[in-house]
Amino acid sequence: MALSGNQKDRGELRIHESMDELKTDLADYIAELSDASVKERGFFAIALSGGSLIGLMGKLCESPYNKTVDWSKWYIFWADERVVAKNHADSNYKLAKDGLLSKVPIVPSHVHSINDSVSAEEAADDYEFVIRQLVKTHVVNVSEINDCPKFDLILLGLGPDGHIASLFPNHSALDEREEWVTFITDSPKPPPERITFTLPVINSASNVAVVVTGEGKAEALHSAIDEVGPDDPLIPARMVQPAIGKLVWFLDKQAASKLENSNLNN
Ligand SMILES: O=C(O)[C@H](O)[C@@H](O)[C@H](O)[C@H](O)COP(=O)(O)O
Repeated sequence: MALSGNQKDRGELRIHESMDELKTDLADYIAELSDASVKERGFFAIALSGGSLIGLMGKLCESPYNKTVDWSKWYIFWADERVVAKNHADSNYKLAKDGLLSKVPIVPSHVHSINDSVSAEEAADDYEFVIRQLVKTHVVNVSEINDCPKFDLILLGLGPDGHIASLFPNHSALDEREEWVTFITDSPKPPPERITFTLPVINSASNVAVVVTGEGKAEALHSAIDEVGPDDPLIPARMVQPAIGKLVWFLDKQAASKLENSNLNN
């Protein structure tokens, strides 16, 4: 059984005993949100990230989810993407295609990957334009409190430096308030050129889930969740604060090992 609880203002923490338990809980969570969105709006607009996340979503390709999820209503986006060709080993699109999208009956025209034949700046502009069209046609919902898209679910990983999507510590992209999608050309994690959702978009989603495993993330997770002092660095993951939506952290025991409140009794 996973330990589950709420950490003041930092959302729901789900700490899992094993990787298998985490994967099942994550698949159940995504399948339930998909059902609820399809029932309510007729669409499920989900944004993926790169890294270990896709592997951890693997159970969705298996029974019962592969048969019970209404894949025809899924619209796929990326919270961040590396600006490389779609068939490049570094591409987040390729990672998701190989590990998930090719194994379930997603409608190809519902998969919104970036334009990989232009510069990072143009790719970010193009991607925002595509999302704007889909907001107009209600495939992507719109926030009640600003003009941002309101994705049904944004899935994020966490870097050991505290980055989420391609929003890295102390980077000016963290200050972007106007654009929905921005670009960077100096990512500290290779490859250097990336596009990324901005914080206003991430924080306008109906649901944000951050999936974090392994001891190497324990310190960053502590800074993202526990009370920090005024002199402690404000890492990007701590800026994930959905205005109205729900925030859930899917953790294993190793990632959660430095949390102050690992018994989750508050
Ligand atoms: O394109 C990327 O680099 C990813 O989107 C990135 O933000 C990732 O999610 C984190 O670095 C966590 O990656 P791991 O889960 O593999 O550690």
